[in-house]
Amino acid sequence: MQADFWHERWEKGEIGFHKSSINPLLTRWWPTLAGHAGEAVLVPLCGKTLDMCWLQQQGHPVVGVELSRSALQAFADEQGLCLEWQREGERECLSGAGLRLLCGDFFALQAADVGEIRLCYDRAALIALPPVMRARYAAHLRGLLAPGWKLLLISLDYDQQERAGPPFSVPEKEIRQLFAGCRIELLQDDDVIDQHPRFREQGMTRLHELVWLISQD
Ligand SMILES: C[S@@+](CC[C@H](N)C(=O)[O-])C[C@H]1O[C@@H](n2cnc3c(N)ncnc32)[C@H](O)[C@@H]1O
Repeated sequence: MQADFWHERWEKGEIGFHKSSINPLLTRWWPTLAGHAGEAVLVPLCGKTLDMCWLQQQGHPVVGVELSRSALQAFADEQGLCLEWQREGERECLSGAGLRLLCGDFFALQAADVGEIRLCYDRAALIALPPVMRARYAAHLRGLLAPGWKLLLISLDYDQQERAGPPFSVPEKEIRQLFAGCRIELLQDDDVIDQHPRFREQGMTRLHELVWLISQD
C-alpha cells in the first residue's frame, strides 16, 4: 500500500478500520506486558485510534507514527486535546498531554527519532500492509525498539482468496517467521466473522482475530 492509498482513504473518510471505542483486547491484555507507568509506548501506523488515549491514561507517554496529518489533527480535535504542531527536522509532530504524534513515513524513522522505547502496540498496522511490506515493517520495527522490547500485536487470519486486503490475513506461520528468534505467545484466538457482516457479504466465510505477545528476551 503506497502513501497515496492511505491519504485518499483519509480524504474520502473511508476509514472503516477506525473504532469509536477503546479496544477491549488492549485493556484485557496490556497488563501482560508488565510495563511500568512512565515507560513510553510506540504505536506505529496509529491513525486516530482512541487506544492511544487509554495508554496515555495508564501513565505511558505515547509515541504515535502516522502518514496522514489530517488523521492526527482529527485525533486532537475529536478527543478535545490541546496538542501543538512542532517541527522536528524534516518532520512535523503533534505533541502535548503525554502524546508525541510523528507525522510521516514509518519506514523513514530512525531509532533516535522515537527515543528509547521498549513497549509497542500494533493494532491494524502489520495487517494493513501487503506481504512484501510486512517483512520490511517487522524488520524495521525490531530495529527501532530498545533491547528487551515487548509488542502486543492484534492480527487477523482468514482465507486471502476470499477477499483482497487490506486488512490482510497474516497467518501464524508468517508471524513466527517475521519475529523469528523472539518469544512468541498466542494470548487469544477468536472467530469474529459474525461481528463483521460486511466482510461476510464480500465472501469471507471465516475470520479469526488473534492477540500475540511478542518479546525480545
Ligand atoms: C488500517 S489503519 C490503522 C490505524 C490504527 N492503528 C487503528 O487501529 O485505527 C493504518 C494506518 O496506517 C497509516 N499508514 C500507512 N502506511 C504508513 C506508513 N508507511 N507510515 C506511517 N503511517 C502509515 C495509514 O494512514 C492508516 O491511518
